[in-house]
Amino acid sequence: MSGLKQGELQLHGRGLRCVRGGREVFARLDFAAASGEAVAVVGRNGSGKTSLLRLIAGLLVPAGGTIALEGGESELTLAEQCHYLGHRDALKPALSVQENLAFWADFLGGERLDAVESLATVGLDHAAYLPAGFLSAGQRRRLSLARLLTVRRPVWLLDEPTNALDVAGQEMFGGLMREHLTRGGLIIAATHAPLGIEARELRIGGVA
Ligand SMILES: Nc1ncnc2c1ncn2[C@@H]1O[C@H](COP(=O)(O)OP(=O)(O)OP(=O)(O)O)[C@@H](O)[C@H]1O
Repeated sequence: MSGLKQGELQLHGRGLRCVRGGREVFARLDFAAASGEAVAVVGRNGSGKTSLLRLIAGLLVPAGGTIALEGGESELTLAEQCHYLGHRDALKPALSVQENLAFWADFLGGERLDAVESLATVGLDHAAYLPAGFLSAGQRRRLSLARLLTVRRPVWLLDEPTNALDVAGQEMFGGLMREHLTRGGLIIAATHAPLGIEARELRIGGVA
């Protein structure tokens, strides 16, 4: 018995060990996050923040330990319930803003929300037909954030999500994160900057 309420999620990692290029990055790492919670993963450069997000997203295999999501959709894997937003925006420069979003919606599958509405929310509705290659760094980040809205997934794994966002963009993103948490989602974000919402700190590798 997990003791979770209906619709409640609990993500946890226990005794995680990460090895990259034959070198141990971290070991004996524990973490937990439940519905409505945000965790800010902090630590010096190279301490393994991105690696931890990639382990949770199923993009890397742990050298030890376990990661599990309790209370999610039983027929879906953890990876299928995660959005992983890397620090480099994964966009196709020759496709328009709207086509990039449609590509991601097709690729990720599941219930799809209105792309026009998602673009308006992140302030990119005026650029829907512009090739993504023409976007500024902050606009590229905003387009990546629109992906979080177009396909709903409960676990957001965000790598330096506020990079390149202006003050208004950071406020908009703070609102999106708060709404996601209110809906019962959870967030794990690797960050060197304040996340802009209340978050529990998970420090990797000692003081930066
Ligand atoms: N593909 C790879 N092959 C080998 N080693 C790697 C690879 N990717 C990352 N590493 C190493 O793993 C370690 C952790 O990297 P990671 O990107 O997870 O750190 P980080 O805490 O996110 O760093 P930063 O704050 O600089 O973004 C670093 O020493 C890095 O060089």
